[in-house]
Amino acid sequence: MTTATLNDPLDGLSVFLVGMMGAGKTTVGRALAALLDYRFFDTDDLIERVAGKSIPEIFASDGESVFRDLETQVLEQVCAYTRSVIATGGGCVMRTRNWSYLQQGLVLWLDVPADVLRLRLRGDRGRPLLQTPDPDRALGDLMEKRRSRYALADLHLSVRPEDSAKTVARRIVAQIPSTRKQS
Ligand SMILES: Nc1ncnc2c1ncn2[C@@H]1O[C@H](COP(=O)(O)OP(=O)(O)OP(=O)(O)O)[C@@H](O)[C@H]1O
Ligand SMILES: O=C(O)C1=C[C@@H](O)[C@@H](O)[C@H](O)C1
Ligand SMILES: [Mg+2]
Repeated sequence: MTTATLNDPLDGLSVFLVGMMGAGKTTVGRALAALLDYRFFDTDDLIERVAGKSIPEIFASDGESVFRDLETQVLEQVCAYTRSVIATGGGCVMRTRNWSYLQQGLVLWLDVPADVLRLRLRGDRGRPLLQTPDPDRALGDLMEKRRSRYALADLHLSVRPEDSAKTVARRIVAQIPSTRKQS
């Protein structure tokens, strides 16, 4: 048995967190990376660095399709890394090509009840798809369209409203042995 096998339940396999806006991919992802002693990447941050502007600015000046192309480009690059936790953007699951990159690692769906998401995102200005007269409805519509894609993940974690980000990260580590995906 190698040292990696002893210390790392994933034996180097990276983890991609998918799920709705506000599900905690960024927040839980950081906590999970710390627990696993993995690198942490956030595709939204990488997109902002590549573009040299914020996500709301990309949507406003270039449009969503340019944002989605950047997202695919960043996923293609980041999937080459092992021993990494990667927080993705909420919409990346909708492009079939992105799955060839996500499947380089363990894909984990953070499933958070809609009412919890709504509370977390109330008044948020950083998510362009929610800047509508009825953001709660926009969130519900997106969830409905995306649920079947999130369900393609290797691991489905139903997050309880009372779970802190650290608790969610610990629950993920506890569930890793139940997945048969190998590096
Ligand atoms: N388990 C949790 N308990 C309480 N608050 C949380 C939890 N996870 C995340 N949050 C809070 O919810 C908000 C959204 O979380 P976060 O930005 O991590 O979501 P995300 O899934 O990365 O969203 P996006 O797809 O838009 O990037 C933040 O204010 C964060 O602090
Ligand atoms: O759910 C989505 O489509 C998005 C989620 C965010 O992470 C960002 O990727 C962007 O705001 C789009
Ligand atoms: Mg995020």
